[in-house]
Amino acid sequence: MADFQRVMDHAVAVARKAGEVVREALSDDRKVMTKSSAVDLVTQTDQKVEQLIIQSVKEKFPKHRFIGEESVAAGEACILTDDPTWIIDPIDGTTNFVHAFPFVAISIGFSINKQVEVGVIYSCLEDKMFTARRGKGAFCNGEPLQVSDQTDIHQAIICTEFGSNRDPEVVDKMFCSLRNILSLPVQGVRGAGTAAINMCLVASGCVEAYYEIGVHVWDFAAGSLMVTEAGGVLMDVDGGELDLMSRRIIAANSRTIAERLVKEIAPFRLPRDDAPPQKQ
Ligand SMILES: O=P(O)(O)O[C@H]1[C@H](O)[C@@H](O)[C@H](O)[C@@H](O)[C@@H]1O
Ligand SMILES: [Mg+2]
Ligand SMILES: [Mg+2]
Repeated sequence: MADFQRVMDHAVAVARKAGEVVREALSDDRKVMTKSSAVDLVTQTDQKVEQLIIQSVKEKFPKHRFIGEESVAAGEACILTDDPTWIIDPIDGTTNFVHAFPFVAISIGFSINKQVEVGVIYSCLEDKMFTARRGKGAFCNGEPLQVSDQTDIHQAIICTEFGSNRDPEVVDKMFCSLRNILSLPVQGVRGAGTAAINMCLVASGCVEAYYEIGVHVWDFAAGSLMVTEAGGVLMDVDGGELDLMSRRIIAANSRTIAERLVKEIAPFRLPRDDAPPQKQ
């Protein structure tokens, strides 16, 4: 049985160290590369930070497994087992990082038996350390977090992101959902440019919900626990149970708001995170 406090303490320490690397890299020129599309960006800092985190964890927890965004991009399988697993997004908000747009996070989730037990998200340009352990609450810089108590969708702010998929039919579906939700009306639609920070905004009570189709398990593993430990709920965009590998999520302050969004979101499916690699 892993010592979850020891895991949390290490995740906080390495996230803070990674945040220093990210802040320093902001003053250098950032060599930008692309992955699944011309707007799916990655930098050497993403790769350097992921290796820093993984190497540090291997020294302390040699038997643990990893799902890292950039390791998967380099060809490693994205398979979640019952084993103790660190689910790492070294820079969530890479496009923001490239543009020095001030919302950039290191997101570290830890799961056992396919259940997230520890979540750490360091918003490193705001110097906000978000932490959660299952059953023990969610915190920002040590202060407890609580979701909003607003259940009227017409008085809500909703967060979403448009991802990096620019296929016309996907863009049409995303805009259909956005139009439906905006026209309810809701008081606002926002996007920090990072799933992890959007979920911290839900946990902090600043917005009522975040939804996205196209997001990956490393984007939201830590944030999923932040939201539930702050009193929120998680759901698939079709109202079913959240599936960590499905690339679809609603994270909301309440079932009322979540279920209202289900009625407005035009659902579609993308290849799962654990789908076998597509033959080139
Ligand atoms: O910045 P990364 O880690 O790539 O994650 C973001 C992803 O690139 C975007 O496509 C999503 O819309 C965001 O929610 C992710 O945070
Ligand atoms: Mg990400
Ligand atoms: Mg990333």
